Amino acid sequence: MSRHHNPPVDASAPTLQVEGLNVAVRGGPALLRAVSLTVQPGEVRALVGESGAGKSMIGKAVLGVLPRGIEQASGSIRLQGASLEALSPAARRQTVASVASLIPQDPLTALNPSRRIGGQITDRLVRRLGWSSRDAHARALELLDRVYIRDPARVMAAYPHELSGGMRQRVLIAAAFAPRPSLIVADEPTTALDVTVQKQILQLIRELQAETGTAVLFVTHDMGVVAKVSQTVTVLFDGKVMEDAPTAQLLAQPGHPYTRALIAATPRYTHPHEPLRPVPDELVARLRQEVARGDANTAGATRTAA
Ligand SMILES: Nc1ncnc2c1ncn2[C@@H]1O[C@H](COP(=O)(O)OP(=O)(O)OP(=O)(O)O)[C@@H](O)[C@H]1O
Repeated sequence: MSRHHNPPVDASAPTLQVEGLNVAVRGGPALLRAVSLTVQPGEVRALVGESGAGKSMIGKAVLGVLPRGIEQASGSIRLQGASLEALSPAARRQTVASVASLIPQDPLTALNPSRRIGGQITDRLVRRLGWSSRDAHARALELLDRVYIRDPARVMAAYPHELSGGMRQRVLIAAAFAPRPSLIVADEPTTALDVTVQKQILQLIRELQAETGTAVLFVTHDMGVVAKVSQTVTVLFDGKVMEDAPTAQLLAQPGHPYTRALIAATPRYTHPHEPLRPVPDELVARLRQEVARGDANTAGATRTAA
């Protein structure tokens, strides 16, 4: 199926390159502040931080699905070297669709309850990426089998409510990998699942990633997940990058007090009875002030330059 390869791209370029990304509520507060990060081909980069840090917002900006009223104020997003801001909305959608896939947080809301599973996997392949129905159907069956769904043909004909939460997430993983994307944005893909199922789903994503060499931006609040899945990690607080390092180095020698606090707040399965220390309120308050001051400085610098 060589004709289904992605469009011509700069092979030497990073899969994803975000530079100085500012995202804000229109006429309102900043949600992302000068965020920069890179995902190289085949790299799994974790994006970690507490609730509200803006992790999902980065994924949404990359995929071009920012919520209404929220906009990219400045900065650039490049997918395989193509600058998304330079493209028309239609060309941008097409580029994103052919390069990147999403594994969403909540497998229930991500699937249309009134449509059969098969069509929900093949639609994007056929309508957006120009596959024949036959190839798309075969690919969907192949992927459902690959994510350990026992009777793929039956599941293709089923409706979402006929499947368990874990099965639905397997379906969405199959759908994400089906077009052979170069990048997958996995947005807390295990958070909505039972603990026992979480492990299997994490393992499945790791297997498919290793097998296909797909680059992944893995959004999580859990340092334990960071340790398991990623080679590199970006730590986000209040819309700003606090630290960016190889995962092993970050876990062994966290450079930023916030990273240390996040690690201390994470249960270690090797030390199940260890008391956990939540991220201290004083640290959060101090960092919020610093981040806000940074904004003021940046605004000042822009004014001076202008
Ligand atoms: N539709 C919206 N309108 C305005 N603000 C929003 C909207 N959606 C999210 N936000 C705000 O944007 C910020 C970042 O949200 P985001 O969902 O990216 O955080 P997150 O780090 O992914 O957290 P979580 O783990 O809870 O999903 C938060 O302060 C949130 O309140």
